[in-house]
Amino acid sequence: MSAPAIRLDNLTISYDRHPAVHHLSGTFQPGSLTAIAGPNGAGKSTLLKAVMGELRPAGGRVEHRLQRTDFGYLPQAAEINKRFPISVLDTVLLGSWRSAGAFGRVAKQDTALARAALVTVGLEGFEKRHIGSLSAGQFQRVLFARLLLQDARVILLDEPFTAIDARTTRDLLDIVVRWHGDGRTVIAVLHDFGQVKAHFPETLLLARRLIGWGPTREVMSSANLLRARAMAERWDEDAEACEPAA
Ligand SMILES: Nc1ncnc2c1ncn2[C@@H]1O[C@H](COP(=O)(O)OP(=O)(O)OP(=O)(O)O)[C@@H](O)[C@H]1O
Repeated sequence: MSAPAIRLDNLTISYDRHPAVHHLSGTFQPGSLTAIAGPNGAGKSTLLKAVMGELRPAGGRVEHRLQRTDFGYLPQAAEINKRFPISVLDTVLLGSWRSAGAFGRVAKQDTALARAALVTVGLEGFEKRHIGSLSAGQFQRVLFARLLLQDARVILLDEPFTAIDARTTRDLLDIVVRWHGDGRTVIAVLHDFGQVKAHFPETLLLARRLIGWGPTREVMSSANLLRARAMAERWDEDAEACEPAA
């Protein structure tokens, strides 16, 4: 299971002509495990959405030889409606679109795989529970089970461990490390620098512009973190053009 490289070439992404990510270039190497770090509003979620093709660049390009279906995506918790009337098992089965039969029939094999994924994330016995009745950590485990079933070549995680307790974070980090070991490309937006330094070999530090991208120890230097903070303090939310580089 290896994924091809994903190359960003002078990428700019805007909302209503206001650039959120400016002139970003670099490469996610095949099978790399990368943290995206940076202050609030730095464009991290925006970048993930552009990488998988959900947002179109205002300038530059995202280059890869992947289909939309090669991407597995875990959105920020705030973007998910847990009130949707669906069971835990059916939520996990949403990851099995690839092998679902005609007219949405779910193969027996997929149900078995979904049950196995729930065991892997520590939720055996939760199959019939309504997702609205789950704690934040249990729900995050369900979403990881769905990604396990999806079996994607590139996995994009947006703040996967925010508001999640230490034990659940450890369990889910184990799954991330396993995905990396399989040769998948994994990219995760993270705010916890300790987690970044302990588990992510590569880091892309973003403050709308690229501050650094490469080995985590080099990128997460005090000088770079100060620079990211200083850039965040200068942001003009209403700017319609890219501000000059620092
Ligand atoms: N749908 C949208 N419409 C308009 N502006 C948006 C939209 N989504 C994000 N933005 C703006 O783009 C900028 C970058 O937002 P983004 O969510 O990518 O940042 P982030 O680095 O993920 O932040 P956080 O750490 O707070 O989650 C922010 O100024 C935000 O207000």
